[in-house]
Amino acid sequence: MTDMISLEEARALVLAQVAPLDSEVVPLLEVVGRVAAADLASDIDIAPFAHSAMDGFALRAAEIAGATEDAPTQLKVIAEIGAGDVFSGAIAPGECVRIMTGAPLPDDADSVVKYEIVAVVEGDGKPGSTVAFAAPTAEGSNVRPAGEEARAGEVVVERGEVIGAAGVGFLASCGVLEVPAYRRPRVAIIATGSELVPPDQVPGPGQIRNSNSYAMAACAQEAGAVPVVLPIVADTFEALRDAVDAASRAYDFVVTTGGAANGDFDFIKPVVDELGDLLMTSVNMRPGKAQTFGLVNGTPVFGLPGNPAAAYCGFELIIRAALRKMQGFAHVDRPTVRARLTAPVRKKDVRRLFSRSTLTRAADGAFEVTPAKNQSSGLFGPIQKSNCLASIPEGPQMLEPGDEVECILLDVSEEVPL
Ligand SMILES: Nc1nc2c(c(=O)[nH]1)N[C@H]1C(S)=C(S)[C@@H](COP(=O)(O)OP(=O)(O)OC[C@H]3O[C@@H](n4cnc5c(N)ncnc54)[C@H](O)[C@@H]3O)O[C@H]1N2
Ligand code: MOO
Repeated sequence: MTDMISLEEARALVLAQVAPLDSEVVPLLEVVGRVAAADLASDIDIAPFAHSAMDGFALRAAEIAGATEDAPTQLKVIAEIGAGDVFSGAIAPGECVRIMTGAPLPDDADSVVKYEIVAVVEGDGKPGSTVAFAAPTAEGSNVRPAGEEARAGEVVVERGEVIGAAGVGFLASCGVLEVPAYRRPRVAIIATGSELVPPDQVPGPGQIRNSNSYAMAACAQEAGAVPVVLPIVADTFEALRDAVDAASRAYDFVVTTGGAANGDFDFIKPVVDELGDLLMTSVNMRPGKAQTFGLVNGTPVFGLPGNPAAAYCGFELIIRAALRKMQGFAHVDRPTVRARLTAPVRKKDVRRLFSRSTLTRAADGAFEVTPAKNQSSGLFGPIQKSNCLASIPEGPQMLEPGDEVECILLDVSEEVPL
């Protein structure tokens, strides 16, 4: 396939060539944000024992079933237990146990009444005191039962679940300290261009700093992948061929920038074609028409355009989805919202425009979207100031303020359905 295809076709084509990677065992403290590659079970009941949810008095609810404000029921406090203590004695009729939050419920108690509604009749409320209850309580009140969250052996996190911070805590309580998670793809980033110098150099005549490799590495990182920035490659077929061939053997995914169009020094298409299978050469979008994709040595190779905004949009709209799929994420579509334009958009180009834009809330609560003034394909700055890509449909468009467009949210996870 070497014709211009739609973004949807391009995404489908690339996604069809990638699958979740193998899994690796990740220490619990490093697993947040990763996808579980196996069902994970608890080794104990969670909670391990029935315990008090309040500081108060543990008793049998039946003891105070007849309590009223006018005729409170008095009980003797026979012991005090805090979290970590275990009371293994008996509670006789007319008795209760002073209990702290988290302490195991005594075998003879079935409920807990919190301090605030218990009157101390004699003593200080500690063992030896007498306390009075002015109302009944339900059996099980203020008790967190054993196994409330999970039973020993029960699956607590399923394969495919994204492990969040709470999940890390849950797994800690379940004794799961090493978590099988889908591996993060190692992504080789190769900038091509004889004009490029590393950013720590001041460019000479005709030269520019290689900013794409840095942005693409950051995009890969944001997608959960592990970027490796390889040396800049000069604009020759042989240099790019050798670099892509080597990278495709050593990494899970190869991203190049530049040399993706039809200029005299644009070599990614012939390189992929010679080394492997060339599957895509251009996408009906702006910025980012010149996008090459294929397989080399079985590894996905994606040739992004050199123009910084074009490279960014290609990564965000296509590569990111592939890298997430490789990590086992089930959702690969960024959330979108419809928003009213605050300014006119005039477009002659037939390609779908992804306008670097800022989404805000209007006074009436509706979303509004303001396109960045400079939509040049050559600039990162307007994207840095934006938070969405407003999708302006294919074909010439004369959109007015108030017209609604679809906006792809850049800072919101694919896991959030909007
Ligand atoms: N005759 C035509 N010329 C161009 C077309 C076209 O349809 N017909 N399309 C234009 C569009 S749109 C784009 S996008 C670019 C894509 O071309 P390349 O992928 O071959 O990009 P380069 O020519 O290598 O570079 C374009 C531009 O970006 C700068 N660049 C490249 N690499 C980096 C980097 N690592 N960091 C920062 N900037 C980079 C480069 O210096 C150029 O200014 O083609 C248009 N031409
Ligand atoms: O790919 Mo170019 O705009 O489409 O920058």
